[in-house]
Amino acid sequence: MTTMAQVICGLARRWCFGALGSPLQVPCLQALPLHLGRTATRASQRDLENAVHQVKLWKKDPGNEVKLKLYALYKQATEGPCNLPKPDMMDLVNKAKWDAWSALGSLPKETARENYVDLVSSLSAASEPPSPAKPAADGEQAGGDLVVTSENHITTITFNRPAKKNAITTKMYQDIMLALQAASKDDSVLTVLTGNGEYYCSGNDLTNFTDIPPGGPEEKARTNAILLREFVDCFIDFPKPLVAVVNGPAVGISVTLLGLFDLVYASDRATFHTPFGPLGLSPEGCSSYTFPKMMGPSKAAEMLIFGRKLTAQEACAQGLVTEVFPDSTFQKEVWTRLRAYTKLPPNAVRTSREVMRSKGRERLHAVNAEECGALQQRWLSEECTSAVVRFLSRRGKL
Ligand SMILES: CCCCCCCCCC/C=C/CC(=O)SCCNC(=O)CCNC(=O)[C@H](O)C(C)(C)COP(=O)(O)OP(=O)(O)OC[C@H]1O[C@@H](n2cnc3c(N)ncnc32)[C@H](O)[C@@H]1OP(=O)(O)O
Repeated sequence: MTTMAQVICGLARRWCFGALGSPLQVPCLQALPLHLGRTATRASQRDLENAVHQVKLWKKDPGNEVKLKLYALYKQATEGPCNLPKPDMMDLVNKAKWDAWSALGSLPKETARENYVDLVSSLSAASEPPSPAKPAADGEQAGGDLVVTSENHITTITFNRPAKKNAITTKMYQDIMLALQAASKDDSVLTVLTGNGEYYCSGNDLTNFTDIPPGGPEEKARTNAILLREFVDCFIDFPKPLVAVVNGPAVGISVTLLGLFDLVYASDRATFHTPFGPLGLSPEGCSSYTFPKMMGPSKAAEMLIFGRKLTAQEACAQGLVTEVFPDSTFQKEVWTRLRAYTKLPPNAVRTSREVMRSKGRERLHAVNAEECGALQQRWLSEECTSAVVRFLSRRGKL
């Protein structure tokens, strides 16, 4: 039987090899290490050794948080659950290692091995971006589908694809990660996401599903799950207040991520729509946890399972939006407010933000991992591939 996944794979191959006569490049996939091509769903001992070797070749220090994650997963994968006595409180390094390992609880060795290999893969892929976005220097603008500016202690990341309602391409995901990385280190107090034109963002660009690598849809789904997890992790771990300036309708992942923002200011033209049901998808961006927490389980179910679209006022009543402004004065009022916030003592702002986020961080990472695992399966389902084919064929893209 031919599945829709095979149909879409076939179509994608036609496009890829079509007009140009050679395969179009998918840089983030090409940067992936060889072991991603393994066919087994479980990582083998050999995969683990390869991953360990790969870590040794990294030129850039991945930072303490990642190193702790890797340490913990490696210990769990090779020795099982931590049964060492807890180090002294003042023995900071060993205590941090012990904490990280113990936090894995009774995670099976095989899962830890798999997670280790996946983490190394995703970090290796991200460390070799095809064309790095320009970090935002003061007042500088990087053109293209994503514009990053930094002014008056506010770094602003703007979706800039108005003709496509600001749908997010694979490159935009990567550039957003780079922009967040840069913003976490620059002198800004606030980081803002907003959209150019009529829409805030129409979510994932549905053509992202069509450039199938040689390993087929399974490899694509697996790679996307790793990259999506890493993308959402960047929002979970971002150290400064994140503000969404929602200038118009928001769809899909641009809505779900809002649960990880500190402030969401919306124009009264904005709407909030997560059409996962019709698309054969399941929630991402930690919304399966943040939405029920903020609006209660049944309102969250209406949005995330049944795809009910909320107006800005409704979203505000549910706690997803902080405040709604008339569209005519939206930009002026919001930016005046944000500029006033940047005058607050930056270290206090950062500390308050950290103590608010730290309590839920581990939980958010676990939710993110679970959501990406579920989506990996969904992307391969006939329900999802049919929905994508429907969208693309209605717009004459097939
Ligand atoms: C680090 C790398 C990570 C990689 C990870 C990849 C995988 C991540 C997946 C994350 C999961 C996310 C879930 C979602 O976001 S689900 C939501 C997906 N979005 C949608 O379903 C919206 C689809 N679009 C629409 O329904 C409509 O276009 C609209 C937004 C309601 C607007 O309708 P309207 O009639 O006003 O306008 P048009 O339809 O004519 O649109 C104008 C042009 O824009 C194109 N368009 C719009 N949205 C998208 C989209 N999401 N993807 C691709 N293209 C889009 C549309 O085709 C028109 O183009 P055209 O002019 O060339 O025809």
